[in-house]
Amino acid sequence: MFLYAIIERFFPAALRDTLQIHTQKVVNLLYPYVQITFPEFSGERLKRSEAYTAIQTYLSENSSQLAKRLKAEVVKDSQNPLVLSMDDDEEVTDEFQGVKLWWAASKTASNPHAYSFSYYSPLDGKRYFKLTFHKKHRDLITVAYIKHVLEEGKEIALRNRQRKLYTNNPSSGWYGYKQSKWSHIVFEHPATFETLAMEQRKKEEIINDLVKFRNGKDYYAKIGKAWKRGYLLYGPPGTGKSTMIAAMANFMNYDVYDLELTAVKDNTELRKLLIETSSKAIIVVEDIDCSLDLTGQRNMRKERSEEEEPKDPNKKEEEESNKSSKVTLSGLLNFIDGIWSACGGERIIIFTTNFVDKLDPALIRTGRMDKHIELSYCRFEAFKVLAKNYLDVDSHHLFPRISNLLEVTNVTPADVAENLMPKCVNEDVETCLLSLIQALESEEEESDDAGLNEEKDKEEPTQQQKMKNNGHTVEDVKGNGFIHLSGK
Ligand SMILES: Nc1ncnc2c1ncn2[C@@H]1O[C@H](COP(=O)(O)OP(=O)(O)OP(=O)(O)O)[C@@H](O)[C@H]1O
Ligand SMILES: [Mg+2]
Repeated sequence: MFLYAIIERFFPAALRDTLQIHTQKVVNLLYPYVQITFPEFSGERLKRSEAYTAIQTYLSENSSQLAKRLKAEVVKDSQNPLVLSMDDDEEVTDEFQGVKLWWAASKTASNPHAYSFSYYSPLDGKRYFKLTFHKKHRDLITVAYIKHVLEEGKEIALRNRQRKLYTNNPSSGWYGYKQSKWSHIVFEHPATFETLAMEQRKKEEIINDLVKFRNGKDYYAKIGKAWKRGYLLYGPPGTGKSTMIAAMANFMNYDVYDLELTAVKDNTELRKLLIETSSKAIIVVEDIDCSLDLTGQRNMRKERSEEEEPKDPNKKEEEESNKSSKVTLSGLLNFIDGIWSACGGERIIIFTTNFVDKLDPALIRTGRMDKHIELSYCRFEAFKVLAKNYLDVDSHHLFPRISNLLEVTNVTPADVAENLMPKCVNEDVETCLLSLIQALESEEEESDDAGLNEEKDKEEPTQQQKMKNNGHTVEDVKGNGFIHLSGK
């Protein structure tokens, strides 16, 4: 560079260009290194270069340990908003497949007189990263290493990002000032697979399935399938379907798109919404059976109820607004396998329902909903997880009694959890467990009564026969389960 300065200063303009070319040739001969620069802004629109950002992220993982002078930047939407990267004129080394290379952060000299459209100060020179390596490794670096850095940088940014929970806006708001199809808030659900109450074996099966999916990029490419997986979660209310979705999102480090189908006007809108989802996302349709008239049975039921019941004006309004959604079963199926496949990147789709039998088999067949997961009533193994979560106990002398009761009652994990929550500040473990036992016992009694009632119903013709015979009425006394015969 010193040579160029001398040429600039002492030689006439006519000679300068020729001299500079020859000097460069000599330098190239003596200097066996190749340099590549990555400017921060590229193109006419002064857009921040994706490569620069990825390199910065990649280097911030290593350079924050190696560089002596660091620069702190507040990065939006990151889990850790303060990111440390190497300061201007700092240099760090990196190694790739045994080859050593150097990264330097630099800044061109600023030109205070230049007029700039950039909202960055014109006094601030243009930043760039400079990569230096020996020319004999040119192929390795330009092909494999740079690709590795860019991919790794993006991966780190995704890992460190603040995850979001998106909900779809009604299409009437799409064309307004904001034009956004999805609204989002920060996703901060604390559920994890450790805190999820369910059989350990089942839990491990789901975790393994997720891990296989996450690592399956090449596999999916090889078999020619879109990198997506569908889960159907079904079970009674309060058994942990929504909790499991949160646990899955936390485990996979994915964003969640909560798709409210009743707010989607038609199949075209559904497609537009989908296209705007990002990679590494879970798309959730909760209570799929209630979202739309997607099943034959549902249509039939509705028609029947229309014939039978006089319309409540409020209900009518609600139904009318539901009717305004024209998303069809085939639209939804296309959404799952057609358009969906066109979107690159890993995506999981989850449907939840309380009534799996009501769903159209086409919607949940393997390939669309690859894995069907039943979430069921709380048994002892699941209870132990809740006891650990809520009371921090692994064992207790009341556990065997609870285990027996859980075998004969159908209570949801949500009910168990509610009973395990201390009702006042000083409530101890024993009191909480006793309150659960009490709740389970009354549930057991109720189900016994219900069982008895059912049997009574079956026997009813004989009782009625008896009644006819001797002129008595039959009365079921709820609570003790006795059948009274009382005179008229
Ligand atoms: N399996 C579970 N493990 C841990 N907590 C659970 C579990 N099931 C339910 N809970 C607790 O009960 C509450 C309700 O559970 P959740 O919302 O996940 O049920 P759901 O199956 O989605 O119900 P719904 O069908 O009504 O949507 C949760 O906030 C959680 O605290
Ligand atoms: Mg739910």
